[in-house]
Amino acid sequence: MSSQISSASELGVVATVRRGLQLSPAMVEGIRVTLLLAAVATIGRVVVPVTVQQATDNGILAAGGPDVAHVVLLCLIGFAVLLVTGRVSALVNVRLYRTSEKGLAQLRVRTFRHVHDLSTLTQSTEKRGSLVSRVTSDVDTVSMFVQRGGLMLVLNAGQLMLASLAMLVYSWQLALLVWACFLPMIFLAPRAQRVVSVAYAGVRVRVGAMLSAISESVVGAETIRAFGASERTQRRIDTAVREHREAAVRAQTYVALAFSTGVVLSAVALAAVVVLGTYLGVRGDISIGALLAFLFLVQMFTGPVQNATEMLNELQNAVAGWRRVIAVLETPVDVTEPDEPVDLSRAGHRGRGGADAPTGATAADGVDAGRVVAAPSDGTHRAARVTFEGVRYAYPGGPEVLHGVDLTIEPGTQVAVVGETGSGKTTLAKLLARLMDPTGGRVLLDGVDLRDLRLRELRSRVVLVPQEGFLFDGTIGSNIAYGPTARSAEQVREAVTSLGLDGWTDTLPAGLDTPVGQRGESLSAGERQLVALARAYLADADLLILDEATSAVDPATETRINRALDRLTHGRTSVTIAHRLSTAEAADLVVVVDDGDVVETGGHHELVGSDGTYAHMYRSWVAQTR
Ligand SMILES: Nc1ncnc2c1ncn2[C@@H]1O[C@H](COP(=O)(O)OP(=O)(O)OP(=O)(O)O)[C@@H](O)[C@H]1O
Repeated sequence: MSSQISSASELGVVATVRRGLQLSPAMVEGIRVTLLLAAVATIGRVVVPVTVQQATDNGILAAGGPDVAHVVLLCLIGFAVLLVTGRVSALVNVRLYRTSEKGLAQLRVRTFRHVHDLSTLTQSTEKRGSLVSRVTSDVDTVSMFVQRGGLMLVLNAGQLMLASLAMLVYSWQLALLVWACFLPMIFLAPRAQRVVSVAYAGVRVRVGAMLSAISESVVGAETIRAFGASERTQRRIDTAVREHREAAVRAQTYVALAFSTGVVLSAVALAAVVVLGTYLGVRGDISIGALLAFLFLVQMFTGPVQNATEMLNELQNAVAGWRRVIAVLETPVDVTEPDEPVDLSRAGHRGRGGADAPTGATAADGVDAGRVVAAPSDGTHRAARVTFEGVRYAYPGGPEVLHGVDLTIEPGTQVAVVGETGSGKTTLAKLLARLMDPTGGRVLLDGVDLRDLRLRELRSRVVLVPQEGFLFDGTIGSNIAYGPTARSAEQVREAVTSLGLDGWTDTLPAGLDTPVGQRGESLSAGERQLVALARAYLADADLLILDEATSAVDPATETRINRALDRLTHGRTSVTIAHRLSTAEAADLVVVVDDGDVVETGGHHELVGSDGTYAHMYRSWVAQTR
């Protein structure tokens, strides 16, 4: 099972670009036409040297004296060609921008979706800011290259070839001279490319680390202030910013060195052409017009070579970004859809009124039979049966934390899971909600392995209410309504009333329209729990997994929470990770977890009487609280 997103894929430059383009095919849509237009634009540029040569040799220096009309005609033709070239270049630009934006949007959406598909386990091991940077700034580096570097690459490659060809036509000796000047580049370029590549990979990692440090300090601002850790946090951010700056400066320095090498070689080539060209001219091997044209062609040739360093810069940055994005996309989703899903709904289990629910069927009935399973019918229609069969679990790279849990929970049972901190209660709950899969054994819902259920169906049947449910910036009503489908104001009000929360919402200034603030900060911890419970009520699950909140709330809110919980769990199976033994006291079944094993199960009174782990826990709790 995969767990961690590697920092970057190991692909080479060409393979990275190829894979990157495969992942966002819109980026190369219509590329043939764009390349054709780019070729036209490049050919148009040769018109300047050719016009200069023609105007000089056959106009100004014409055998019979200067031919002004010929010069004017050539200028007009040249002007017209340049106009067309300009228009075509603009068109190439527009096309590249359009396709690259489309392709990048595709890449962003794809990466974002994949991040969401990765299990919470994977997400928690990856620093959030770093993940955000992969979807945003890493994709942006790709964008800069595709829009600017990519355009330059296309145009410059064409220009380089054309200039080389034209130089050969005018003077093969001078053409050889120019190429000889740039020979060292051919040997130096791959080495420079490697050095710059490593430097830019470092920059991308630093960007992720910097965003991670900043986002963590923004999210955890309250804790930082409460513990007086502002200075320490600031130092951490300062370090991240400094390391990013140093990495960026290092990478840019390499690029600047490469760029200045290109400039020096261009100057040397131009000077060499002037000297050898004059010598050839004096010998009559080249006309003045051709020499002038050649000097223009040298500029046309050296321009792309110099630009190559800039392209190298952007290409490396983009490849580093692409690699990090690809690494996200190549991280396998560990909680996957089943190949052959078992269809519980076809057996009529979702008929909540009970009319279409099968009667007399048991969970075991349907495990085979054409992968259609009949749900248990015990008269409640809402409750699910849960079975843990030899469930083992080890977090990636860590020791086993559940060592073969066997447990059956009958439909409609209110279960309290108790145990010391770190004993494995939350792990058990996460496996039951299929936020991750067991490393051994299986978890069954109405006799069906959770891995055989469609995720959509599983999520609609099993709902986990975490200790601190996330509230979105909006109103109480909109947060209650949060779910896979749109819920009407009527449904929200019905949920509130059914859970007996209307007494609370009616006292609020704007009722259900009261804003909750960022992450629900305008509400008290207890009120946030009430919203979470109403949300869970609308989710209408068959199995509720509740991670009991540990935060203390005022007695009135506690009464409301308990009443809402009673109503919410009524007629359903519920599994509560109980932090208060009063919850266990009220449960039908108490499950005691100790160091990854279920050591006791039974009713509260039964377990208290048996003098085991639970009895000890209970006695020490009573001594402390009563
Ligand atoms: N994401 C994780 N990666 C690695 N180990 C983990 C992870 N989450 C929990 N563990 C380890 O698994 C063991 C069981 O943890 P778990 O959270 O299930 O215990 P718990 O009984 O719910 O504790 P608590 O009452 O404190 O919430 C612990 O040793 C814990 O350190």
